Amino acid sequence: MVSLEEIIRGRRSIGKVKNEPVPKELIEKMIEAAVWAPNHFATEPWKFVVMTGEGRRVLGQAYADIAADTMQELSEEERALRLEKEVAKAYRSPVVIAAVCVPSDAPRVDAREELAAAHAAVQNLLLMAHASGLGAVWRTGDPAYHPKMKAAFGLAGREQIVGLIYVGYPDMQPSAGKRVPGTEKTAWLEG
Ligand SMILES: Cc1cc2nc3c(=O)[nH]c(=O)nc-3n(C[C@H](O)[C@H](O)[C@H](O)COP(=O)(O)O)c2cc1C
Repeated sequence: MVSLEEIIRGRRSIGKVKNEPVPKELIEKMIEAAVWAPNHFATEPWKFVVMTGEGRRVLGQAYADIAADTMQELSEEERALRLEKEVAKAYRSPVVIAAVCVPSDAPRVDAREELAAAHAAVQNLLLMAHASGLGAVWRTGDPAYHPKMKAAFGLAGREQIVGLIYVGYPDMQPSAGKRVPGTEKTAWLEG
């Protein structure tokens, strides 16, 4: 049995995965882990959009639509090539999960904490992916926060994407993880 510590320390961002389908049960297990993240006032401020196959076109088209706004100087040919590359980004893994923060409007709820909870949910998702033998990477970048991306997923109001999680069976050997030890990041205030 792999320990929790090994799972946490062994998880790496896996940007290159095989073009092999991932069983639905494993994706559901990841999302089930995600929804057990801590959240203040029990708002459960998240939802997930799982894209596979041609379902990924929604994301690819959004990448292309966003990039199209910056292509005024390109020739028709260059433009077509670039747009194709943008669409292809969504196809880098067999499964892409858009993790969305759905902040509660309830009184006393702090929007910062809603985001914090959604981010914690993504970490759970990543850890369960790793524990299930899958590789995953949490991607964002400007397009993830673009109004056109929100529109592509039909997000309303203060809903926002907090991560595009690319998932599949690993097709790379990640380099060893490296972190400054926790002891060097800690101040103890003791009596
Ligand atoms: C909020 C957030 C956004 C991220 N966005 C990207 C991204 O757009 N592209 C990418 O390759 N990695 C992205 N990452 C992954 C980090 O680059 C990665 O976690 C970091 O390099 C540490 O490597 P590790 O995950 O293997 O420990 C993101 C991570 C977080 C927490």
